[in-house]
Amino acid sequence: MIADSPAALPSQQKVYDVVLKQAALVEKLGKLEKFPAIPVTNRDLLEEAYTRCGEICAEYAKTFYLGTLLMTPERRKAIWAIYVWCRRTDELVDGPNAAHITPTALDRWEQRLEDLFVGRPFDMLDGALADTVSKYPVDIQPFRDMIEGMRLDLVKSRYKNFDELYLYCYYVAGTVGLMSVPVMGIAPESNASVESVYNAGLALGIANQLTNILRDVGEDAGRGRVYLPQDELAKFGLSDEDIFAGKVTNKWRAFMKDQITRARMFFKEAELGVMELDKDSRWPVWASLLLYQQILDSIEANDYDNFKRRAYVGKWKKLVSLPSAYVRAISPDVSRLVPMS
Ligand SMILES: CC(C)=CCC/C(C)=C/CC/C(C)=C/CC/C(C)=C/[C@@H]1[C@@H](COP(=O)(O)OP(=O)(O)O)[C@]1(C)CC/C=C(\C)CC/C=C(\C)CCC=C(C)C
Ligand SMILES: Nc1ncnc2c1ncn2[C@@H]1O[C@H](COP(=O)(O)OP(=O)(O)OP(=O)(O)O)[C@@H](O)[C@H]1O
Ligand SMILES: [Mn+2]
Repeated sequence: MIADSPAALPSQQKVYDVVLKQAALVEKLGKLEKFPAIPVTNRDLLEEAYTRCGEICAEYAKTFYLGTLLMTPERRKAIWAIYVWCRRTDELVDGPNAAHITPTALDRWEQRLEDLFVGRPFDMLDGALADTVSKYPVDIQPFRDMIEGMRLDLVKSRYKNFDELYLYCYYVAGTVGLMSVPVMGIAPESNASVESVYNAGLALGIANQLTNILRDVGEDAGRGRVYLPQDELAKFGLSDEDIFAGKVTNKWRAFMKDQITRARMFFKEAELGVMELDKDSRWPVWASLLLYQQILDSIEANDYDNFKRRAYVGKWKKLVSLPSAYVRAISPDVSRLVPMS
C-alpha cells in the first residue's frame, strides 16, 4: 500500500512523514561533514571501538555479520556501530537487566544519544557511532524513535489491530532501515526519488520484524506477550487462549497464511529499493533480504507450528543464498522504482 494514499492507515501516514523528512535532509546535507565528531588524536581508540563493534555483531548475529562482510570496509564499520547501538537499546528491555529498566533509564539512554550526536560520546562504543553519524547523512530521529519503541514495549503487551502493530514495527525495526539507507548510499545513476528508497528500507525493517514476530509466537507467549493483531485473531475465531494453548489447528493455519502473505508483501516492497542502492551495497542487502525471507518458508515447512518449533534457515541454505543474492544484485532487469514526478 502506498503510504500517502487515502487508504493508508494512520500509523503509515505518520511514519511516512518521517520518511519524507529523512529524504529532505539527505538531499540537503548530502555527504557533507556535519561536525568533526572525534578528535584526530583518538584515531587508534576509534579503530579499537569499531573492531569491538564488529566482534559484538559477530557474537550476537552471525548472519548479519556475514552480510556485513560483503560491504565495503568503511560501510561495514558504520553498520557495525549502528548494529551495536540498536542491540544495546534492545538489550535494555530484552536483556538480563530488563526487569530493572524504568522509563527514567530510557530517558538517560536518550540523553546519551543526544550527546553522541553532537560529538560528546559517553563510551567508546558510542564513540564509534558518533564518528559514523559525522561521516554519513544519518539523522537522529530514527534512533529516538527506536527508544520510543522500547518505551512502548515496557507498557504494552497486546496490539488491537495492524495499525498499532505497524507503528511498533516501525519503532523497533523500520527505524533500522532508515538508519541504514544513508550508509548504504543511493546509486548516483538512480532515477528513483530519495523518499522511495527510504520507503523501501523502511519496508525491509517492517518485513523483518513481522517475520520475527511470526517466528517467535511461542517464545513471546512464554513472556506473556502477544504481538499479533487482536482483531485479526478474532476474525479467524482465535484468541489469546489459543496462543497460550499452543495447538496448531486449521484455524491457526489459515490465520498464519494470512500473516505470512502480508509479511511477504512488505518484502516485495523492499525489493524495489535494492536496485536503487549504491552498487556495492546491493549484494549485502539482497543477501539479508533473501535470508530473512526464508524464515517464512521455514514456518510453512514446520506446518505453522511456531509455538514449539523455532523456524530457522540452515547454514547450507544460507550459503547457497549468497551467490543467488549476488546474481540478483548485478542483474539490471529487476523492476525499479519509478522516478519522482
Ligand atoms: C545490511 C543490514 C541487514 C543492515 C542492518 C544491520 C543492523 C543495523 C541491524 C540492527 C538490528 C537490531 C539489533 C535491531 C534492534 C531491534 C530489533 C531486535 C529488531 C529486530 C531485528 C532482529 O533481531 P533479533 O531476532 O535478534 O530479535 P530478538 O532476538 O527477537 O530480540 C529485527 C527483526 C529488525 C531488523 C531490521 C533490519 C535489519 C532492517 C534492514 C533494512 C535495511 C538494511 C535497509 C536496506 C535498504 C533498502 C533500500 C531495502
Ligand atoms: N540477514 C539478515 N537479515 C535481516 N535480519 C537478520 C539477518 N540475519 C540475522 N538477522 C536478525 O538478527 C537476529 C540475530 O541473529 P541470531 O543470533 O538470531 O541468529 P544468527 O546468528 O543470525 O544465525 P545462526 O546463529 O543460526 O547462524 C536474527 O534473529 C534476525 O532477527
Ligand atoms: Mn536474536
